[in-house]
Amino acid sequence: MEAAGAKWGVVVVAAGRGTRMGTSTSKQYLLLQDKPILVHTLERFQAMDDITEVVLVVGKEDTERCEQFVSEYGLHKVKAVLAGGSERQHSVTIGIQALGSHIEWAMVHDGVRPLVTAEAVHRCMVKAEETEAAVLAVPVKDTIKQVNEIGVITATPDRQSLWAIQTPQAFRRSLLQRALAQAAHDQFLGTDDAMAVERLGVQVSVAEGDYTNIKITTPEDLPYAEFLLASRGGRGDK
Ligand SMILES: Nc1ccn([C@@H]2O[C@H](COP(=O)(O)OP(=O)(O)OP(=O)(O)O)[C@@H](O)[C@H]2O)c(=O)n1
Ligand SMILES: C[C@](O)(CO)[C@H](O)COP(=O)(O)O
Repeated sequence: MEAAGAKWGVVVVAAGRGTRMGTSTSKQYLLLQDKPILVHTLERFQAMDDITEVVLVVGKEDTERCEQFVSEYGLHKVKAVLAGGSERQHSVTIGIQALGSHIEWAMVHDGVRPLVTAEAVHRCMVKAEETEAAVLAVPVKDTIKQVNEIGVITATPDRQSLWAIQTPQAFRRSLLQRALAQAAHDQFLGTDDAMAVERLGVQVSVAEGDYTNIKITTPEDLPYAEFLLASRGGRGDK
């Protein structure tokens, strides 16, 4: 499957602190099979022919080491390594603005989702080119409850309509930039990129994700990611 030959740029956001991981080293720099998690992620996009350029957004104290990764691992699609903001949405905004002016379509991807496959990325790109805005997602497997502050269940949403949202999230670049500008103006902070677009009243579609496209968030995610990588013969893209 191929996206229609449009010019795609990717913003990889990796400026978070990884507080839920609880390690002294920020989780994006922890090693998976002897390589930083963030490098695995960047290699996924480096290998994809229809990705024109990548902007990498990292902590301001990490720009130098990431520039070194770019040259050490031959990540020549990375056009800029920039310091991010205090919230994910701020980091995304900084990254989107730095994509080349010829880039019409933009994806945002978490630096800590190293196991995304090229097939899934393509599904997201194709869906976005059809609909203007698309995100990868998988149906939730558990029953999800709403629980109040004293630990009592208040609602059980119908599982049929619940999806766990992943990245990449893909958009016509001008739409995402408009959405982020409006969100900033309204002091709205979302936990993903689609939220900024949804609040403009624009429909965001879902493209089929993979359960293995995990976001490395807490310590038990690390051995699982190692296992998944090993089961792909050390390559993240299969
Ligand atoms: N100010 C921020 C916050 C997050 N991120 C990035 O957004 C992605 C998803 O965020 P998450 O997993 O929540 O990462 P952290 O914010 O680092 O984790 P935590 O919430 O546990 O501190 C990560 O790649 C993270 O580096 C970012 O670029 N800028
Ligand atoms: C964008 C995201 O990865 C979609 O699942 C997620 O919302 C990031 O949220 P976090 O709170 O920054 O982990």
